[in-house]
Amino acid sequence: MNTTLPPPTAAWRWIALVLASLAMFGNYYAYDALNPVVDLLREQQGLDYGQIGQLSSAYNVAALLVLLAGGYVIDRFGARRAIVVFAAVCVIAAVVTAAAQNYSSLLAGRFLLGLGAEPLIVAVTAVLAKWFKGKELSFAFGLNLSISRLGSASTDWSTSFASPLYSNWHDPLWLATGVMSAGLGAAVLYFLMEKRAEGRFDLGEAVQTDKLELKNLYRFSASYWYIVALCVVFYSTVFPFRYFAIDYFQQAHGLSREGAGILSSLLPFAAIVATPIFGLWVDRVGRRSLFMAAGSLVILPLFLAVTYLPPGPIVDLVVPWVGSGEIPLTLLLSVLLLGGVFSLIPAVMWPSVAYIVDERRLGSAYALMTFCQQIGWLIVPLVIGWLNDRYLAGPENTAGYAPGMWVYTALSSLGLFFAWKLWRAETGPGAHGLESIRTRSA
Ligand SMILES: NCCCC[C@H](N)C(=O)NCC(=O)O
Repeated sequence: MNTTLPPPTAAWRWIALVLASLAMFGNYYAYDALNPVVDLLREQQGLDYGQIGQLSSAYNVAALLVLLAGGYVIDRFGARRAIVVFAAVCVIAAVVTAAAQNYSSLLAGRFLLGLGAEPLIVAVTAVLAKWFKGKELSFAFGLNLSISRLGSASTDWSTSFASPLYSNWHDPLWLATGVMSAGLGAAVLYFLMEKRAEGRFDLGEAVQTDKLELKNLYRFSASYWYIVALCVVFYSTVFPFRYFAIDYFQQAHGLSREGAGILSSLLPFAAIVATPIFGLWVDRVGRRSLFMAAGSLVILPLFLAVTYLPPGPIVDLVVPWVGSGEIPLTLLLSVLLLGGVFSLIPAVMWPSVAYIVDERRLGSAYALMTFCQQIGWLIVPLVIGWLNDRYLAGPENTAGYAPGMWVYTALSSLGLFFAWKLWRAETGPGAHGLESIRTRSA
């Protein structure tokens, strides 16, 4: 560390945040780009739901492999090089997916994306920690996640603003390649700006990235494992639901692609708005495990509501500068509530780990949590795809989608169970303060 240099100015810190977040925007856009073309992959490429599920899981298989080594690679070569390398892998993955002529190439593209996208998230986290440690770190993380989720929402909105591309499944994926290439451009700009900053500012010691250390796992407390279990079931419900959602809204509820895209976008969009608000609220009042239990309770009936409740009146939902879609009120309310939970649980769950785990082991605690998350998120799309095929789900047999919805409901019940166990642990002897610690005055 060169102590004769001044710390970076706010302008440099925010430019670093914007560039790193643009790389994440591309990352999330490219990941979600498959969601609006599920129906086209089935019709034009002849894939069944089982194969669609496997395309999702290929990403997680790669992520599991690379998460074991990613942290070490980033520490060895530095986060600024890692951002460029992993963003470049994402661009290659996007090209392979968009150009694919058969199922194996699609699988290869999604596998490659897992190799690039998940360690890119780890590298961006390390970059933010480097620039914002001791400053507005939580706010910077929150803003970064919001810009990433805007990438997810933009993919859904592309069904409206880029509707002519959806005559075939390749063109929307080429658009995703373009967006990810812009993300790579932002990563390169970040690399150059950090190089320039090096001689002018004291950027501190290199920050150690989150690494999976398999030794001493037994030393984590029961509360930590309840949070990990909740994380696994929560993300293995929400991410696979999102993956199949646009096709599901089209086939089971007769929505147009544009309407289905706008409806699906409400999930990440609600999270952009509400996640920071929930974060601030919980900092004021504590009660973290109660909030997680409340979120798990709210999510529980939603999948059955969209399956069995009558559609209700049709609402014409307009998203300025994007487009509009006609959406049944029951679906709209259910997805908005799901969006609320998608904001609440991540806003409370990830920071809660820091109260439970010793600071020196926080990196491995997060790495282990992400690793377990990938396992659940790998399995569920395979199950949903298999069930949709097994029960011949389609517009002529909308009841065929119901078994998948019961799987999401069963997972949500498990989530409620783990959140309740956590709440019990945190309101008894040996609690870690999840219920009581307030970091802002009420
Ligand atoms: N394209 C979304 C993948 C995000 C995976 C990442 N490991 C994660 O869980 N991020 C937290 C989140 O809530 O998005």
